[in-house]
Amino acid sequence: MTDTPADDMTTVLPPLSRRDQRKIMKGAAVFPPGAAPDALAGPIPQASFEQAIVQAERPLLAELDARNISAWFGDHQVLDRVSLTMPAGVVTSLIGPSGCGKSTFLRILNRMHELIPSASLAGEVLIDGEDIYDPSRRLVEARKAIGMVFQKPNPFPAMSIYDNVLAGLKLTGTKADRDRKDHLVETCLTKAGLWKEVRDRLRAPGGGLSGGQQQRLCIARSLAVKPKVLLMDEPCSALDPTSTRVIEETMLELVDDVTIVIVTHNMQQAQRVSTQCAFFLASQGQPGAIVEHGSTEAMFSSPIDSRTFDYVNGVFG
Ligand SMILES: Nc1ncnc2c1ncn2[C@@H]1O[C@H](COP(=O)(O)OP(=O)(O)OP(=O)(O)O)[C@@H](O)[C@H]1O
Repeated sequence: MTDTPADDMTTVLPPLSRRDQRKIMKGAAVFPPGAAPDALAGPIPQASFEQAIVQAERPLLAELDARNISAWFGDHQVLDRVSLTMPAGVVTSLIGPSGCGKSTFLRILNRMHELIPSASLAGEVLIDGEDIYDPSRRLVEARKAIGMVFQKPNPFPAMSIYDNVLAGLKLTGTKADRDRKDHLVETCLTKAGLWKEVRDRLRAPGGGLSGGQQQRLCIARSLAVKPKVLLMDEPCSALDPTSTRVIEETMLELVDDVTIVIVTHNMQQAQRVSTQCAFFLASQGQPGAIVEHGSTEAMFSSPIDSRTFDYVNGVFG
């Protein structure tokens, strides 16, 4: 049990001023890499490639607002009324010891939690004020607007680099001529920081890339579907320091285009990439909650809660 009264365990991160937010949003949508088409409920809307290109060029700013999120696996409650605003156009990092519910919270943000048979949840997730759990909203819309990159890179290994980038579009049934496909592949690989390394071997299989390159390929695949938000669950934990650095640089480039939420166990990484930070903790078998949140700089230099201080200084966890 945390020392904090239950009512205070829900936290709301005040939105950044517009001046503090990144201004340029150009686009992208995501399919969670690896999500099978049959994991998506309902028919997938058809969109013209022209629409996709226009949308990809259009600035987008999306704020994600989680309100009173509780989560269970069966009767085991793992999150208790977690609220967090993830402002548009910045990186928010989620930190905390293993098992405190960070990944569960992340999966709730794009409706992947409900794919687990025993899983249930309460609360709301608003993207630009609209609840992704509203029964009138389609699951596929949330998945397209809020993409995910996983801990382990998961490109389609036998599929070419070129086709990997376009895999999400194929799932949506979007048609395009060759020139436009070429343009999108180059745009997404460039945004993901991979273009220069693969432009001469786009027909080679995605599985032939290094781990770091595969992760950037997965990011490019996500971007091709034009997400407003990109969720990243320990995206560098399987990578060497050099690849990690490249992915971090990619994140900092991408945040001009897409709101990013990252789960990380790497405190240096949280400080390098994120503007906002939230510290999760599940004390003594209790469900996870946010102990403290705020600017990353303040969380690491002058945390308010002693448990945050201990965690960011490696005393536990
Ligand atoms: N599919 C599942 N079925 C049952 N319980 C689960 C499942 N996934 C997670 N849990 C439980 O939910 C709690 C939170 O797990 P979660 O993976 O969200 O924590 P985490 O903070 O992301 O941990 P880590 O940092 O180790 O990835 C844990 O007690 C975990 O055992």
